[in-house]
Amino acid sequence: MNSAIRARFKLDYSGFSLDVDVELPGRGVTALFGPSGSGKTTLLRCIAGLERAPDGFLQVKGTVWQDDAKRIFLPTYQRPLGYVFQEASLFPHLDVRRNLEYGMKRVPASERRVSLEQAIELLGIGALLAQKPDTLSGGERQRVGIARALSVSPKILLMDEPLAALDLARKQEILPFLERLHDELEIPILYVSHAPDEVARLANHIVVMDGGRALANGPLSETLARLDLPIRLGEDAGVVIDANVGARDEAWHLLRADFAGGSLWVRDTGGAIGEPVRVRILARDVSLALVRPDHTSILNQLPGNIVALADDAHPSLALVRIQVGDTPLLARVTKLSAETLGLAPGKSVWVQVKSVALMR
Ligand SMILES: Nc1ncnc2c1ncn2[C@@H]1O[C@H](COP(=O)(O)OP(=O)(O)OP(=O)(O)O)[C@@H](O)[C@H]1O
Repeated sequence: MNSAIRARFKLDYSGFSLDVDVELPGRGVTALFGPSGSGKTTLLRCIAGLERAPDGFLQVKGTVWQDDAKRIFLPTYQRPLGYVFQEASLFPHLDVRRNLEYGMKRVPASERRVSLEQAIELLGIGALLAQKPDTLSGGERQRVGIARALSVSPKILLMDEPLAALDLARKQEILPFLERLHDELEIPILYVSHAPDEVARLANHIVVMDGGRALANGPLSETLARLDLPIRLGEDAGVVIDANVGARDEAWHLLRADFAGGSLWVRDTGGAIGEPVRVRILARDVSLALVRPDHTSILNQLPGNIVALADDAHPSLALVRIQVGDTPLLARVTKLSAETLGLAPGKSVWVQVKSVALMR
């Protein structure tokens, strides 16, 4: 796949080794997700050429950036990439516009694919151009940092926990800009995050890292629904479903989100009919019944089939994977209930969804 990213790195530090061989999509947001010390930043640094893995191989959208077998290793400054860290490192003596122009000037005019105006507009920083970095809020500074990373017209954008240093309000302020980035630019983003809610909101693809290895590498919805991964998300276990607005119930302020195999009613936050929406359903908000529940306040009830059961983090609990049409869901139930109801692969159940979060 010429448009994709292929990364193969082995690196040994005392007490830690990175050993990955992954093919990643050449568009959209790929989350690098995993516990602290699992090697997410090291992988990103290898891709940036900041760390040199011997015998490494890296191809980004048809161009080889590293192939040690052929003695190819582009130094970082020759790699068309943008790197966004937890805290934006802007030049303190330059105003916002000059900070952006600095990046822009590194790229010959013929290779510019992101204009200054486009970066400014995408990150909503038009009003900040004359300000110096120390007069910006944390969220504003990070938006400028992202715009600067874009100003080099990167072929790939590497983001290492770009929101981790921000409080919830500032995170909420930046997330819509990040969504626009991947909706409007053809630049693949590798996004390191610890935060399942960020991953659920932004990613299309996920690499689950543990102990320097990529345990899983696949489309987000499919991978989140896997029961065989040793990394469990605990309270955050659940699925993400990409749906479309199918109908609106104005009287009750509800939207119907239609997905492959079913539909869910969610709060109406204003999407137009046909527009894509993403919903997240946590396993703890899903319960199962053998017959269609009656006299219940739960609006969303879907018929499905059990695919598999697995132990959950606590010995009293099980995670159940249910197929609803073409879409997998996860439910967390007690093992006692699973036993009492005779839950087993192949069994038909009614899935009750107590709460659906509209991610975008
Ligand atoms: N230059 C280095 N020399 C020796 N060990 C290193 C070096 N860089 C990273 N490590 C080790 O490699 C391991 C992986 O670190 P890395 O920063 O990639 O993890 P991470 O998944 O990004 O973690 P976090 O989420 O905490 O940022 C850690 O145990 C770290 O101590």
